[in-house]
Amino acid sequence: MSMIAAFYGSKSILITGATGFLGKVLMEKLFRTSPDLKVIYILVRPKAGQTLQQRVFQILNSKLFEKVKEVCPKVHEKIKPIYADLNQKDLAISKEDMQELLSYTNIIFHCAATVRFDDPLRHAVQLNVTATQQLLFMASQMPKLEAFIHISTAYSNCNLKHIDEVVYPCSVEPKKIIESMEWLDDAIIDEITPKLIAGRPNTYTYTKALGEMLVQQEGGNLNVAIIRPSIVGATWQEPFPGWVDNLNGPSGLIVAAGKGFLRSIKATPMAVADLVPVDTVVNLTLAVGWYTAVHRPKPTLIYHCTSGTINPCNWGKMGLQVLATFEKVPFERAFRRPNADFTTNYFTASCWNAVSHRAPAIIYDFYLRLTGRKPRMTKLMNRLLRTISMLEYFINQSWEWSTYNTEMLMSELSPEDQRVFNFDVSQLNWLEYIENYVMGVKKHILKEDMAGIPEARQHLKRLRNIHYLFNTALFLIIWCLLLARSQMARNMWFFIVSFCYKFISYFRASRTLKI
Ligand SMILES: CCCCCCCCCCCCCCCCCCCCCC(=O)SCCNC(=O)CCNC(=O)[C@H](O)C(C)(C)COP(=O)(O)OP(=O)(O)OC[C@H]1O[C@@H](n2cnc3c(N)ncnc32)[C@H](O)[C@@H]1OP(=O)(O)O
Ligand SMILES: NC(=O)C1=CN([C@@H]2O[C@H](COP(=O)(O)OP(=O)(O)OC[C@H]3O[C@@H](n4cnc5c(N)ncnc54)[C@H](OP(=O)(O)O)[C@@H]3O)[C@@H](O)[C@H]2O)C=CC1
Repeated sequence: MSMIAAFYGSKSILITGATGFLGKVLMEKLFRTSPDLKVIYILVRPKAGQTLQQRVFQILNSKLFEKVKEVCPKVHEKIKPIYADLNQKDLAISKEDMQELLSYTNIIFHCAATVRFDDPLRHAVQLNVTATQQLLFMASQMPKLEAFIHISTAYSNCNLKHIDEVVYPCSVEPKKIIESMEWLDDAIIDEITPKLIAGRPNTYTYTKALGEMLVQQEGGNLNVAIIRPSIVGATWQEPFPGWVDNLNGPSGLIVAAGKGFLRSIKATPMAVADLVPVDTVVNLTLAVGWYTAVHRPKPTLIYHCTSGTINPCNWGKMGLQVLATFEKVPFERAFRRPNADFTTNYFTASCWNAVSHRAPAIIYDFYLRLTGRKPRMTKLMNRLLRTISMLEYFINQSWEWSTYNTEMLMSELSPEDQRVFNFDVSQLNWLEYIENYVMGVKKHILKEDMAGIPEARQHLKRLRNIHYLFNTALFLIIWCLLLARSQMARNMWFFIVSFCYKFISYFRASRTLKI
């Protein structure tokens, strides 16, 4: 029997961000390995017109939870959605709900955050710093709390090349940043943001670093741990390979490349693609929750959940495997045949963006207007290029994260726990993982059935023929324009024609003689 699974049995657990990518997989694993846990409280907000119950219902009825329903038929009774909004003071949790959380919670997994790279600093601070402070304040009033696990990111200190499992202090105290957001107006905040985040690419990585510092400062007597995952990708093994449900990180670019929108991206092929499967992150998170509660390590331990130093993959290898998988498992209704490449300098990237991204979008919108339809490709392409410009920072350089604490934790696990809560990425086969990832994007994000692959192949064949036709027509137009304007082109044309004529005559003559 797994000690970690037994530990979570009969526990009351609070998960923030449970409706997110990581949170869903965390919840699924808990219910599947510790079906006799007492309750999982999840902080949920209404979204896209759905009530809390509807959101929970949708999650429990998703493919991700299919196995859970077998081992924990009463899962819907063990999950308790609690209305909360991290944008609000006191998280907008009602008095009754707050009373229940304070009285019964044994473990907190704080996953909720804004992961957008372009959030204004005020919004990112509210979600990634102030909300964390409020959660820590709640935790300090929980008599039964055994561990508080904070999910940060391996990129919180991406301004450094080598990152240890320690909290690096930010130039301004988190509390001062929180206070200043209350009285500074947006214009001033926009003005000082570049200076505050100095060295970091966006408000996301900066506010995650602030959040870590706050947890360390205000964790008080709590049993706290911090986990820093790198780029979280689709599931590796459980509950099944290739599950993913959002367009963050690689997933969005895989969609864009598979649909033929993305043809080139500025990246350093040899730079480390530090991906880590979401189920690996979850297994480490649950092991950390158990270890923190049972061994109560002081001071707060930080755990890196990365792959680059243990089992490195690079963007070139990943890109080639993604393209190879498109051959086997093409996406449906592609705009163009998937055929992307990495460029390594800005000038080439800008040329490719103009020729391969912006121009085709303008031509296609022109065709849509001609056929009486609303143009949309230019807008979509601009959004994609904006997304890529924000991701480029992460795919043109490598970082090195120490993994001492994570390796120490693995050595503390029994063989059964190492099997059930496996976070040993050295066992990961990247080619197989990336192939499953792309198939998962097709099945779970694009909702495309594998039975549609023959039709998708036919569509790509038609696109190839159109591509050849277009190139031939373009060549002939350019050649005719050249012939009309250039004596040299005419001379060359006549030379080619006469050479062909002589070759054919000679060929005919030699055939006649042979007979
Ligand atoms: C050989 C070549 C092979 C080629 C093959 C290529 C594959 C191999 C190469 C792979 C290299 C991977 C590099 C990963 C590096 C990740 C590093 C992360 C490091 C930190 C990780 C973390 O610690 S934290 C998680 C990361 N955090 C994000 O990763 C959020 C980013 N993102 C945003 O910060 C917002 O996305 C941003 C951008 C502001 C736009 O913001 P925006 O407002 O313009 O756009 P929105 O996000 O609102 O999305 C508007 C509509 O575009 C849809 N969409 C959203 N994203 C999309 C997307 N990527 N591609 C397409 N479509 C997308 C969406 O579904 C919406 O559709 P709709 O409007 O219908 O809802
Ligand atoms: N994905 C990745 O590559 C990485 C993620 N991480 C960290 O992992 C954690 C989870 O990330 P991930 O699952 O990918 O992110 P998601 O965007 O998928 O999930 C974010 C979660 O936070 C919740 N949330 C956001 N804003 C609010 C709000 N105002 N009120 C209540 N809840 C809110 C979301 O709720 P709702 O569904 O209602 O929007 C959602 O449940 C984050 O802390 C992130 O920094 C770290 C490294 C890499």
